Amino acid sequence: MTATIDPLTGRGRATLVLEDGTAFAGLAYGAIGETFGEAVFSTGMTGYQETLTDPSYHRQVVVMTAPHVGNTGVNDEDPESKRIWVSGYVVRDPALRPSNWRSQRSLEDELAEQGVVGICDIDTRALTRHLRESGAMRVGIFSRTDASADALAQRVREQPEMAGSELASEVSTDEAYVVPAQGEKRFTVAAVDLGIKAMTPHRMAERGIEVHVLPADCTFEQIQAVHPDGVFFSNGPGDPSTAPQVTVLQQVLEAGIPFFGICFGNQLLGRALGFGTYKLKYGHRGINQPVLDRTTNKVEVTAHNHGFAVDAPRDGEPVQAPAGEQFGRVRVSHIGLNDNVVEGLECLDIPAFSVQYHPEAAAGPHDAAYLFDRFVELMTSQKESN
Ligand SMILES: NC(=O)CC[C@H](N)C(=O)O
Repeated sequence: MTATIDPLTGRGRATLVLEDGTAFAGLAYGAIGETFGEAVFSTGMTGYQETLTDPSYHRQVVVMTAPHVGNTGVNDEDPESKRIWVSGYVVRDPALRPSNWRSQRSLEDELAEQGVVGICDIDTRALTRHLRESGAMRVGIFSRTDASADALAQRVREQPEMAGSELASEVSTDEAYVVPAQGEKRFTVAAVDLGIKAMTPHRMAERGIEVHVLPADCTFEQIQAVHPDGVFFSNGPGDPSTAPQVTVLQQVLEAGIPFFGICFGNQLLGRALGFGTYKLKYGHRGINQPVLDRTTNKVEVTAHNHGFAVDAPRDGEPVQAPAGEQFGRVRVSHIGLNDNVVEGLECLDIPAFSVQYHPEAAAGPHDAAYLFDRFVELMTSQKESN
């Protein structure tokens, strides 16, 4: 019988168990207790604060491939939302103390304070390789348990799967709010919050856009009431095939209002146009994913966080939108160069486009920030033609 406290670190023992029964022994990190979610890995070496507070990670347990996490502590400036959303956090080697001029407290204290159960001191590379081979799957982290791995795996298998989960309504704002334009106001945008990250309205505000952030269950009439020059659908957690917002988006497209979508918003544009979405084996999460923009033929390095993707013709040739003639032709405008996954859609006959990745990316890279300028151009030309 091993001691329940590790004598070197003073940490309690903890166990990570995957739904296929694979178990990793580690040490407690963050809050003590147990948690469940979908195990996914992120290859980002910086920006853990932005990752943790991204609402798209709701109900996911994030495994960090970067071996040393917490070095720069936590500050009040970088969060993408008001709280940590990951349901569990897996690191190899937590920093003993933060060291950064912007740090206000330690990452571990923040995790503990927000009740986020984590585990450290496990071989995160072995775990990541397992997820790459077997696919993302449900996981549990348990500190202070005497139960057998088999019994714990059984409890993991009783949890809901990510496929089929509607989660945007759980993370969206309850009340509408406005992010004012910086400098002179040029446009009004209605941004539907499916799990929006703070940096997204910020990137729009920098371009003179007044952003009206609306709850996920808003109606087309509520969008119209804002008198928007453009409509935006944000990133968000869950399976896009369960999202009820597709009908509202179709109304936006039929009204000819310029539309821009990011991540979940891209998947919903795909579905509104009549394409399917499917679950990737283990998804894309990190900040160095190469994407080809077919409009300019430039390759950009981009931030990703998605487990699902749009199923549309990948050769870049325009096709008629399967949902109906009123949506005109559409083409896959951006393609992932690691695995040929659809990373962007562009409508050719109505003013709408979207990307599967994160042009607002904080902590960077910023190669894709031009997409906010494309949204501005789309709204400008629509205004001029009216
Ligand atoms: N960041 C996001 O918007 C993610 C979208 C969706 N939940 C996915 O996993 O693919």
